[in-house]
Amino acid sequence: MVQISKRRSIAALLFGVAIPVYSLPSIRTNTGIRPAIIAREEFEEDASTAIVPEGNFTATTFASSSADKGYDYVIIGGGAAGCTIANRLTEDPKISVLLIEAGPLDPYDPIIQIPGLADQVVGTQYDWKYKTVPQTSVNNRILDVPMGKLIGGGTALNRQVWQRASRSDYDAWVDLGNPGWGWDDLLPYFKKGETFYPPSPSLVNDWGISYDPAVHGYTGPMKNTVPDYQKAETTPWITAFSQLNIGIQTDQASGLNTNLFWTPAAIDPSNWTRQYARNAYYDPAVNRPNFHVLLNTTVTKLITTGTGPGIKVTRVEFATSKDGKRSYASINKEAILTAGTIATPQILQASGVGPQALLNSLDIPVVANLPGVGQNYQDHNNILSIFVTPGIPATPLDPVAALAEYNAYRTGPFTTPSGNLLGFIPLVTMTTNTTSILTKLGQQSAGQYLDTTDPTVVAGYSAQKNVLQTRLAQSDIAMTELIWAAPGIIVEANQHPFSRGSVKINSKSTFDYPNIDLRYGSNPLDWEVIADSHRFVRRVMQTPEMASKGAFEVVPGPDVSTNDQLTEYAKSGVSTLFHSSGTASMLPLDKGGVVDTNMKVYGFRNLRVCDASTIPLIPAAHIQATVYAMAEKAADIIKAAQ
Ligand SMILES: Cc1cc2nc3c(=O)[nH]c(=O)nc-3n(C[C@H](O)[C@H](O)[C@H](O)COP(=O)(O)OP(=O)(O)OC[C@H]3O[C@@H](n4cnc5c(N)ncnc54)[C@H](O)[C@@H]3O)c2cc1C
Repeated sequence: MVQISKRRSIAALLFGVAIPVYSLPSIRTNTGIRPAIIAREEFEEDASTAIVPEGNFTATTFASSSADKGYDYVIIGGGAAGCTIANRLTEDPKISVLLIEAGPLDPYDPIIQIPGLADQVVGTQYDWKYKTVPQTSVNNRILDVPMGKLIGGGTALNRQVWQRASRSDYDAWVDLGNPGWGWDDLLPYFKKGETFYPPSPSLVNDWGISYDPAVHGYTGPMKNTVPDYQKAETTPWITAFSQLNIGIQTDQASGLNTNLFWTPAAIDPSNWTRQYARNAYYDPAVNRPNFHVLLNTTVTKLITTGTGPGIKVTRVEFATSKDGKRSYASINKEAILTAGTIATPQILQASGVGPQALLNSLDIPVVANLPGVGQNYQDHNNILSIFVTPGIPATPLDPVAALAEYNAYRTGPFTTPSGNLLGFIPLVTMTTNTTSILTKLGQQSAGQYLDTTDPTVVAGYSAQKNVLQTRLAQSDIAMTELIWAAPGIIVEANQHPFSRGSVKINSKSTFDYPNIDLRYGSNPLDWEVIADSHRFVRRVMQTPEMASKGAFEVVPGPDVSTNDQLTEYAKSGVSTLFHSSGTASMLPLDKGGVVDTNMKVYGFRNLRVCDASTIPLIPAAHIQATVYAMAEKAADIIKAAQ
């Protein structure tokens, strides 16, 4: 079924120039040994011969054929979680699965495959291109919220950072009433989902990169490693931190995701291409006869019968256009919603599952009054600061030459999506104001800044505040992420925001975008944290190392110094770091939860949600590895429940 056509070279596609394809000079195995040269395949594939399963239907052929004999599981959304669960369930040939994905299957598009082009995918046809409603808390700005719309979802758009949060981040989920979802419970699934390739000898020699072999997996679908290509300009940043007595962790995957550390990228080191849910989980499963897929097909509604606590989803409704014919897939066992942090609450609400008042306002019959659907929206947001650093020359990048080198040898700057050295700084390291900030958090009434007055959601937020008050006072959990994006250009990202946003439908149609309200800084304490985070950056940039490089601040500039001034600066530029979470949280029902610890939606017999929307409290990490691990665990739960 798989047919690869040699259509165009990458360079021809991108720059209209032909660059010959040679062979890989080397690949790395997970033992770190570099074996013999192997030929490489072109990864381009003609869209007309793309990998599709035997049972791949268009919505039209599906509706007009006898295809719908009913599926054991209908999975809605083919992103990180959806592809993972589809793969694991169809391992059992007796289980039939239909996956419905609103977007296409990409034809191994080079902008997705080549790590060095990772930032090019946002804004293309693979992006939903969501926008927020005007954000009152940030000067009425309308913010972009990119999300993947293709098989692979956000994992096809992302910057490939492959990272776990700290033990404390996941143990906080247990504190909130989710036994079975702490660090020790998730670690086997982090391992199950990955094949980790240790750093090459040159990385060990040149950069001293270390790792803990015991915390990694070596046989799972998602390949990851630290790319060989690293830039000299990273060194002063490391030295500056060492002058503040902040060192480099042995391995960020060990449950201590703080200070500086080297983080792998989701990348296949045999050919230095992106690893995403499509090639890691979807492709290996795609030819199983028990796996059917609908592409370019939008789920519009869950058709249900009965009342709580025994509500049953009988069919899933879908269409290819807003006014197009509706078609249906019947469910023998369960519907599994994996449409991501925006579309999951949207589909639930459009199906009558959500806050009663919202559903009433749109004349949607209430199937289940679940006030938490669409609430508890959390995201890492970031600001940028710029320092001039005359003594740290930026490594020049010639994109045409870099692409040619990549295409010919799979070496050079395009083998890596971004830098791999990250700073995750605990609150207690970042500021002397920890006690003041956490005391103020404790003094706030829980409902004060929320987008709802529902007592269960308020109670859930109150519980989160309590957990954060305790855990953020420790040094084993991060508060701010600092990325040295280029010499002197620093991304500063709040990892534990106190603000909570929402997703609310404004029409009955899932083809219309919902109201997305990130509400960054709606809890003003977040601005204090951001201000102190920037003050910490100033400390780094004032170390003897940075002074010796002539570093001085230009944006926002040294005159921007009070909390009010720094807040105004942050409001003018804050944007997403792409980690939307929490809108269908795994929490107890009386804490505004939407799913229980088996990922079952409250009130339903056969509806589960598992994706970033079920994250109850956003962890301090880029979240894809967490979503994959949650989906691996959910798949086991679903299989065991059969
Ligand atoms: C630009 C960007 C950069 C990022 N960078 C990183 C990074 O470097 N490292 C990291 O760890 N994380 C990163 N992330 C986050 C990570 O990719 C996401 O958290 C992850 O993909 C979420 O997985 P998910 O399964 O919840 O949803 P998704 O992966 O978003 O999948 C949801 C799927 O559901 C489909 N869908 C939606 N609505 C419907 C519908 N009505 N019918 C049918 N299908 C539907 C969507 O098209 C999509 O394919 C980034 C994300 C983005 C967008």
